[in-house]
Amino acid sequence: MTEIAIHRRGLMLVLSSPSGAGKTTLSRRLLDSDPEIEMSVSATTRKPRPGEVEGKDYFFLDTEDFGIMRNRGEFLESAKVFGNYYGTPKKPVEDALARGRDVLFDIDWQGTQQLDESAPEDLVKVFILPPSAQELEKRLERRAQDPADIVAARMAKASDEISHYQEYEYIIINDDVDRAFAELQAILRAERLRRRRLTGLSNFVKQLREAL
Ligand SMILES: Nc1ncnc2c1ncn2[C@@H]1O[C@H](COP(=O)(O)OP(=O)(O)OP(=O)(O)O)[C@@H](O)[C@H]1O
Ligand SMILES: Nc1nc2c(ncn2[C@@H]2O[C@H](COP(=O)(O)O)[C@@H](O)[C@H]2O)c(=O)[nH]1
Repeated sequence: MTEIAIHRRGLMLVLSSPSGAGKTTLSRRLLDSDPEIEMSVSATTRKPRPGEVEGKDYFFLDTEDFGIMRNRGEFLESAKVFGNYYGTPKKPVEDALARGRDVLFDIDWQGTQQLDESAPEDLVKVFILPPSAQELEKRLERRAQDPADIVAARMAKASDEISHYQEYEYIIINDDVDRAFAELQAILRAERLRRRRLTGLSNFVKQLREAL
């Protein structure tokens, strides 16, 4: 059998949503089921939640170290969210893309706008909506990892976050998590087949046509 020399450039899959809509849940499932994608682990000045692991969930930094990294240009994007700083370390993302891997981002709309300016061709933007306001609040409470005042502050910001949904190409309503996950997989599967991501395609088609 002849070898087909078509390869794919890695893509950057962004998930954004109001806090508690399900980005982390969907991200974990995707990472567990898909060996071609890896997570961009953000840096943050937020304190770790119970169970969160340094270097896996976040790189937990103090404000000074975060500022040093930002001033050195070590973030692809960064933003202040709910009173804390968050940023995407540049090098691991660039290394993963260079190895032809896809990278998954759990970031807010401000970070998505910044990535859209620097790498629009590689970006796939998905916004996750909760099925209702009541369900969003229940999820934030049930997660039981943040004190009541933080849950209230996140609920108060949810409407502002949602106002950015039109900046995203895909919308998933995370009512049933299995269905939402299947939709996310379908988006990724289709985006991987985009013509512009396929390197070696024109040579392959040329050879194919010459043989016809
Ligand atoms: N479809 C769903 N049905 C019921 N519960 C869900 C569903 N999806 C996620 N959850 C639960 O909702 C809570 C919040 O989900 P998750 O932590 O994934 O949200 P998030 O968008 O990552 O939030 P944040 O932006 O604050 O990090 C978790 O306890 C999770 O188990
Ligand atoms: N712009 C960025 N936003 C980020 C990044 N990492 C996480 N986030 C967003 O912050 C909020 C809160 O997250 P939480 O873990 O404290 O609940 C959420 O919307 C995340 O998507 C980042 O690197 N840049």
